[in-house]
Amino acid sequence: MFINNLAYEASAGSGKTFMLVVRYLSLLFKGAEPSKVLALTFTNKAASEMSERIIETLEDLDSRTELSEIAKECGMDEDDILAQRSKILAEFLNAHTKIMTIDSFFTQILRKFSLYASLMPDFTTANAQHEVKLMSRFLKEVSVANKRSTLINLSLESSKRVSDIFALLDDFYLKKEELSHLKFNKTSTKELEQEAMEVLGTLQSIIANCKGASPTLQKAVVAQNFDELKAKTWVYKESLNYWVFKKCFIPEMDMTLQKIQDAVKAQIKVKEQNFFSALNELVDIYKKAKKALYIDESELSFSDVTLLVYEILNRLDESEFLYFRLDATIEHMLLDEFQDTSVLQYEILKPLIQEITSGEGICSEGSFFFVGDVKQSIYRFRGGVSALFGEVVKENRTEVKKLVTNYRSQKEVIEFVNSVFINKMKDYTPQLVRKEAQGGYVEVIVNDELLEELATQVKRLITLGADVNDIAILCATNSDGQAIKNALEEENIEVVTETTTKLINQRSVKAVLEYLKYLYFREDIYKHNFFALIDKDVSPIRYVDFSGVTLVDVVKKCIDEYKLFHDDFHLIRFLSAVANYADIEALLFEYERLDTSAAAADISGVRVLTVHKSKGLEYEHVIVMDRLKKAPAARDAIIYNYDGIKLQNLYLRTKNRELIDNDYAYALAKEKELMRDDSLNALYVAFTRARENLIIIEKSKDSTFDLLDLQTGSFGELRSTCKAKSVPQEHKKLSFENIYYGTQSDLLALESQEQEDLQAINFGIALHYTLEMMHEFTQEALQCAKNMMLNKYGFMLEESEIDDIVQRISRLVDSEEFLNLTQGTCYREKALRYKNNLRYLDLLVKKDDGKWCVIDYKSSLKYTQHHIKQVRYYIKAVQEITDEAVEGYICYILEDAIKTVKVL
Ligand SMILES: Nc1ncnc2c1ncn2[C@@H]1O[C@H](COP(=O)(O)OP(=O)(O)OP(=O)(O)O)[C@@H](O)[C@H]1O
Repeated sequence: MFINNLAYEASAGSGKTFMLVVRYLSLLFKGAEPSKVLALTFTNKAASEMSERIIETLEDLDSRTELSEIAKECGMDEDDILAQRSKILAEFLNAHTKIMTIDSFFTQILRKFSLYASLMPDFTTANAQHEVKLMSRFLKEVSVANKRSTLINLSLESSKRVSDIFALLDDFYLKKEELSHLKFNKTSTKELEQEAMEVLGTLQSIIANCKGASPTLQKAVVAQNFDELKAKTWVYKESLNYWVFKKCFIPEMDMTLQKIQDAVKAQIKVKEQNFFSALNELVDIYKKAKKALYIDESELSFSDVTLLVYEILNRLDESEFLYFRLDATIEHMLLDEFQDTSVLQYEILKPLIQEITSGEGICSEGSFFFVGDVKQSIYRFRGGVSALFGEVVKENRTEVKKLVTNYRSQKEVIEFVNSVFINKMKDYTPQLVRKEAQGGYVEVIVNDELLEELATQVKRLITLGADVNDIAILCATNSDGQAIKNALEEENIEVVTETTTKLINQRSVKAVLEYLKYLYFREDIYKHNFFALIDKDVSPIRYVDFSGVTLVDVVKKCIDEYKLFHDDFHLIRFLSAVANYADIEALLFEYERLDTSAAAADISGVRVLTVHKSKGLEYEHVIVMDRLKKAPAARDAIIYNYDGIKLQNLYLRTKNRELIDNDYAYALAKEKELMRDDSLNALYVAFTRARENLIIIEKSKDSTFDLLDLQTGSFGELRSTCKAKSVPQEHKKLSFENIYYGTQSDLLALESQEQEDLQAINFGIALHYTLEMMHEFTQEALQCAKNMMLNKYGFMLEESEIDDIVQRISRLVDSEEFLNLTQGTCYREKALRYKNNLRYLDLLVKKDDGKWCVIDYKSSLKYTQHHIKQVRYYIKAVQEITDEAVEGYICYILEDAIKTVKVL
């Protein structure tokens, strides 16, 4: 029976993702339109794997175990399902499906409402904002707002560097909504400090009246000021009836101790409030700096996107929000890895979920489905709160089902995992073993020569016949991964890391990207790169008018025309990835973040990855490595104390405070427990990736595995079930439809296709880059910019060319005419979007008289007519966008002169 509002909370390998695919397909077989089913995953990799799994399942449905599950879900006959298979597959392939990460979904919403956030819809996204730029912007804003002393005091009071304060500000910025119910008061600590010092006076006189007081004791009660008193160990004891105090002890001493403790506790509290209040004041400035930066650069981090979407959705009135929902036409929602969803992400999805589950409005037939495993929640640092799963179940009255059988691993692995975690994790339910999975092997090895042991184990597996591609090494950090890679490569073992497996790093995909860049940016360097990557001589490439064709068609045309597809599956993956980009800009500005992996069959080597990255994956043989270095002590300055999913309060971590402040002690203990849970969960994720063999390599001291109390030894028999080597399949040549490329109407399409030599192109790029890096047109700025240019392009330029660039620009900054033109606010390499084209203006000046001035740099007098056309196009574009007066100039920066030409 189909349950509209359903969740699976189940252990690793029990088939949650399997059920997600079954659910998705069941919806399609029940008549849902693929474009109305929103399936959200945590990573891009998971999203693309899900699409692939749906296609594969539909293709081989008659022999798949999913068939009976789908039939059950839909209440239909298997034959009826199979009869519809081709139709459903065709619909799926042709539909604008919505299988994506939560971040991409929010980015789409923000593009729709970007104007509410003063953003252009073509902003790009990145994992994080540029930290150095942000910091300098923030410091400037702090000065402007006259808050320098607040920042300095904050830094001094907490003995933290400004960069650490910066991290705290970012925390506050991200949790602003969750913190909004808390008030922080600024008060003075003076009275409390005085009070404590007075009580100390009482204690001192008691000691002075005690004949047996030793010199140590007399010294112990001396403090010049409150800070010295606060640093005394005895202040944090339960009673003074100990150590050197013992001899003089009278009950009155404990009364004074209690008073001192109360004052210290209260003083810490006041300081903490002052600290949070200052942080709160600065966070608004931090937010302002962030906003200015992302508006300027048109680049947002995913957390900015999430916050903005949250803010905008809260600001919109009901009708507008309804419009968004109608427009989005989401009737069914499926969520994977729900345990790692952050509270804020859930807050954004909540109205949609509620509409879907209410059975009213536009979604009377809607459904909601999510899967997760609280034991695998490892993203607390990103705002994940494991209690969210239960809360959402309660809030939406979701039916929760369990899956009890492990479909991934062999018996020895399952039983080992059960035995290790049953007494360590709350409510751990042992998993059941399938009848046909009675093998497997687990070994725990202790050896301080971790890398040597690792090489031995990898060789052991390979000798047994294991395919290198089926071996995964899971480690704690990226830098451990790098060390492991180096060590194995020294032993001539092929290694694949996250970087090598990225689709965009495959040669054929790189080639197509260069081709697209050439079509878009019209810089010859990309054409040269393209032909170099496909091993062909450079020849002219016909331009494409992107308004007349789809991006997928352009890529297909490229693959076809240059015969790039031999048996290269990377390109197939790339084609399906391309289909997810709205347009050429979205692809070119976002592709670096595409973390789709390359077609596995075409990449060979032992997989090395961090435990965090291994979530959701499975491998035949898994080796889990201890940390190569000692784990850093996790000491976040702020302790956030949650009750369920609600942030109750927060504490500033202060030494010894737990000894005199019960609330703080409780929060600290809770935090320690959560940190322990994080580590435990990460180990659980690591161990449960193995299908057949699991090897754990542990060090004898300070081991990550200490909290598991593992026993060395082995279980089962180490074998490698030799899989039949896959026979290379015959690939039919793909047939591409002919496509219409439109007319070359754009002025720029007339650009000469004459070939310039590569050196000249590099020279031009380096010259432009130096100019772009000059924050003002002076000789000093030129020296700075020259260094930046050398860092980036120095390796490909001759000495004489470097001198030439410097001389030319030096002459430029001495040119009266040029300096006159640049009086005003200068925008370098300003992006300009006009008639569906994106161009970069070398220099755009908002002159002091209010006029705009477009300046285009050229390093030679070749193609003069064409340059004029180009600048006319820019003038027209700026005029139409601003509705203000615009002038345009070409500035020829020649070897022996500067020539400025006004374009009419
Ligand atoms: N009902 C089933 N019948 C056959 N195979 C199954 C079934 N359920 C899952 N599997 C297989 O078992 C393996 C693990 O399943 P899946 O990846 O869905 O587990 P999961 O619960 O999502 O795991 P994790 O929590 O580790 O991500 C996969 O190879 C999957 O194809």
